[in-house]
Amino acid sequence: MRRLIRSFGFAFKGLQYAASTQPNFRIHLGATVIAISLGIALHLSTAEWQWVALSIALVLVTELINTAIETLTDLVSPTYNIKAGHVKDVSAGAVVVAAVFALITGCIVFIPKLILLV
Ligand SMILES: Nc1ncnc2c1ncn2[C@@H]1O[C@H](COP(=O)(O)OP(=O)(O)OP(=O)(O)O)[C@@H](O)[C@H]1O
Repeated sequence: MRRLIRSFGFAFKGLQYAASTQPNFRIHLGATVIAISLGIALHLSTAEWQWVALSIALVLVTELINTAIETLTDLVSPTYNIKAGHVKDVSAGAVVVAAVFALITGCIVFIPKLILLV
């Protein structure tokens, strides 16, 4: 049990590191708060919440993995190396794919409900 709590502590340190060093991660956290608030206000169904939750998790997870990959790349290749550049670019590409998925999901779930309001 103590080991489990210690592991959660390390994971929380990782989240804190990402939040304090990565402006993009903070933007995604802000978007998460907005999406959840909007979801509550618009009374999303269970299925709609599942899509929104999946989108949020996908974006935050890819952003965290991207941060880890960037940090590791800087560690193993502090000087210019074309492959280090590719590693960072591909990793950033994963975040873009997740963000586009989240944007499309957000449009599908929220726009019809917002239109009904006006
Ligand atoms: N060591 C390196 N060798 C070659 N190209 C690099 C290297 N480090 C960075 N690059 C190139 O510069 C780009 C930006 O790198 P950087 O480390 O600033 O990442 P970033 O996406 O700006 O990170 P952050 O999300 O922290 O702002 C990379 O995507 C890559 O194309």
